[in-house]
Amino acid sequence: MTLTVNEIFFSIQGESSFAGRPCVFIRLTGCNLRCAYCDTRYAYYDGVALDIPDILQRVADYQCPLVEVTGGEPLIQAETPLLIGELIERDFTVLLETNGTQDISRIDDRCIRIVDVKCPTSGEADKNDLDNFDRLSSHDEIKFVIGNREDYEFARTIAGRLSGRPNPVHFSPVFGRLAPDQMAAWILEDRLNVRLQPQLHKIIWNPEQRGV
Ligand SMILES: C[S@@+](CC[C@H](N)C(=O)[O-])C[C@H]1O[C@@H](n2cnc3c(N)ncnc32)[C@H](O)[C@@H]1O
Ligand SMILES: Nc1nc2[nH]cc(C(=O)O)c2c(=O)[nH]1
Ligand code: SF4
Ligand SMILES: [Mg+2]
Repeated sequence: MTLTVNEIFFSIQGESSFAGRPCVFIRLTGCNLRCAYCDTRYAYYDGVALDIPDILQRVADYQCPLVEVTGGEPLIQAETPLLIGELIERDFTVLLETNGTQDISRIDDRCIRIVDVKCPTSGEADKNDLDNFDRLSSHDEIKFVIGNREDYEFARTIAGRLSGRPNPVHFSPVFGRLAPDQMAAWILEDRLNVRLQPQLHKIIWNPEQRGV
């Protein structure tokens, strides 16, 4: 009953509607995708086996009520639903960052599930499980990571179909590839009711730094 863990760290949440809040991150090892822009390739293979009580103790040591389970792709490990359930039982607010290819209904719906819908420049857009849209609770979040105009139009089309559900939909520029002011201009021109969400931690710290 172990999970393979790449890193556990305490930082400022840089993404989602929780951006800006202190948060403990549990980064699980392994991913089923290879997004062209991925900033976390070091999590594809490296990790150590930890059992759930050990992970819970490490998280508790930070004395922070907000926890995010990420990766890699957290939902490819069998024990992840159990870990999230145990965190929720201990009254943590739990965020899950997932790549949109896995069925999110296996996860306790008290967890805030942040579903990334892969766009064309990721090279993985054909892997999206769009049935996840029917599995969302009102507190779950959808994000699009956008690398160019084609990605923007792809995201605009899908976000339009969601017609405001769930609130909010995030549009995040691929760091270093699409300038935030360019995406801002497109959003304003189209009067899109979405949230422009640059990765906050890459503004606070060196964007190459790990563990933040
Ligand atoms: C490293 S992934 C881990 C969780 C999961 N595998 C996923 O893709 O959602 C966390 C988030 O970082 C985003 N991301 C990765 N590389 C990025 C980059 N270069 N610029 C902006 N966002 C990036 C991903 O799209 C995802 O939303
Ligand atoms: N500060 C910070 N916030 C984050 N939010 C989501 C992250 C991720 O890699 O999933 C992340 C991350 O790597 N760092
Ligand atoms: S799904 Fe997430 S972790 Fe996997 S390659 Fe894409 S961005 Fe990286
Ligand atoms: Mg990250």
